[in-house]
Amino acid sequence: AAAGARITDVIVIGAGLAGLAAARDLVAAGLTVTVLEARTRPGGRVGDVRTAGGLSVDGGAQFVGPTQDNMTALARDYGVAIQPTYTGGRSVFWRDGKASYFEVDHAFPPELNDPAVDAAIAEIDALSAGFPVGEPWRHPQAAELDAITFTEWIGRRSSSDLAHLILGRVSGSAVVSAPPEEVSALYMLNYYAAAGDGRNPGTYQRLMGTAGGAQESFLDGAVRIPEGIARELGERVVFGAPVRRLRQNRDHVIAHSDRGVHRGRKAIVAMSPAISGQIYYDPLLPAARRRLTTGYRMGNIGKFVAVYDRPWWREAGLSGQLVGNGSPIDVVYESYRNGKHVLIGFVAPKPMRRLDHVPANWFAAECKRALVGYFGRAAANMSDFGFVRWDNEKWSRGGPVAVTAPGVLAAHGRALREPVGHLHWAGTETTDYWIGYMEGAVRSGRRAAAEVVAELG
Ligand SMILES: Cc1cc2nc3c(=O)[nH]c(=O)nc-3n(C[C@H](O)[C@H](O)[C@H](O)COP(=O)(O)OP(=O)(O)OC[C@H]3O[C@@H](n4cnc5c(N)ncnc54)[C@H](O)[C@@H]3O)c2cc1C
Repeated sequence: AAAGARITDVIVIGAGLAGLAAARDLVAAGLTVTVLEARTRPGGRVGDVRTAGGLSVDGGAQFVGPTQDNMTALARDYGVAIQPTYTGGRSVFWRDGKASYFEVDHAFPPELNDPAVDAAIAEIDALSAGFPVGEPWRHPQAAELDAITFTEWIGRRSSSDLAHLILGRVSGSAVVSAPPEEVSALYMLNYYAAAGDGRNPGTYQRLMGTAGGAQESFLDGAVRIPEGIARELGERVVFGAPVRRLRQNRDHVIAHSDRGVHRGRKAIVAMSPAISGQIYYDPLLPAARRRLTTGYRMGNIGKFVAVYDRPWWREAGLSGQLVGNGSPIDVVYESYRNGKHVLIGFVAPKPMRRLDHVPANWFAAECKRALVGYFGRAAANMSDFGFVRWDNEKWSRGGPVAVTAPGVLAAHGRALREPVGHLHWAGTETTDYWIGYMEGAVRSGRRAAAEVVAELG
């Protein structure tokens, strides 16, 4: 092993919620831990950003909901208050430039009922009930479902534009921020099945009802939770320490970071599989793991935050929520932070790609125009705004989650959590329930910590 390397029982790589939850359990089990984090802050895909006017808002993850019990418990442990999302008023369903309206406990306007859509949703729920959650490769039809995209799966049930809009665009792209024609059907069906817990199978409604599981948010920002855990871990967390190289021999893992060399008996790599491939592994990881790593791609997500002094939408009988096929924003939620009301617009995956060629201020102006189109002229009176682009974040490269195209999960999925020597894997992509969510990140970290505790006995 490298001379002068600092030695702990376990090295955790990544101080997102997965890594922090793992470290917390490892410390509670009496093990010594070092957490190496590339960024200069904890939280990863959870983090505050500042608007042009200096307001702190959630730039990444924000909402929690039912069956996300690990997050609720952490909020309690770290004294982070949870506030309900406003559920009064009607939500906007935006289809081809026209608004229709629905109550927030529905997924879309009742007049749009299409028997094929209802049947497909019922099928998703029925599949979820018996799904090998988190191990989609074990599904009896894994090979068939992983040979087609989610768009093809929908197309076999209905050819209507509405079915593709509701099931593909809204429930696929709005949730994972990737176009449904680029995502495997097996991946998406596992994602729905994961929207629950061991007692409550995932349902379409729990994932989509208030679109994206959004029910409640953290009064002072979701990042207060990773900050609380990191503070408690104290000097065990080393910031500004991207791990460049992970070596292992019979007895140890040796992590070469920008803040020195660290040695452990085990390591937990706690990040998206898509990002874990940026590390150089010596010896080479098994072929299945490498194929899996390159098969996962981060979603394309951007958040436009419009700040208002008053929640004028509530006064107009609206919830402030929108879904549909608008552009560049295709999902909107409302929220409240530091005395200000905000509308949070998620930029659809395809317009996000256009950002590579369009100046940011043009794009912000387009986002503003979109909000005015959806909600009326009052939307133009924002006191402040901010725009967060995740695809250019060096240590995330997108969000909210990494997805797979056909041909990855059925063939190589088993490598997702399978330890390689002394290396264990965490990150929301590796969870059973709530893939793509903070809850899933915490669950995955706790599962990886339990694996390590069992091995180090
Ligand atoms: C815009 C947006 C909105 C979202 N909305 C929600 C929501 O409302 N509700 C919800 O529950 N979830 C939401 N999510 C998803 C949620 O943020 C993630 O599921 C969760 O935070 C993932 O946690 P993680 O620990 O698995 O990964 P990450 O948070 O990505 O943590 C990985 C960590 O590893 C670090 N790292 C990477 N490479 C290295 C390296 N080589 N060496 C050292 N460190 C490294 C990274 O800096 C990062 O801190 C959203 C995400 C985004 C981007």
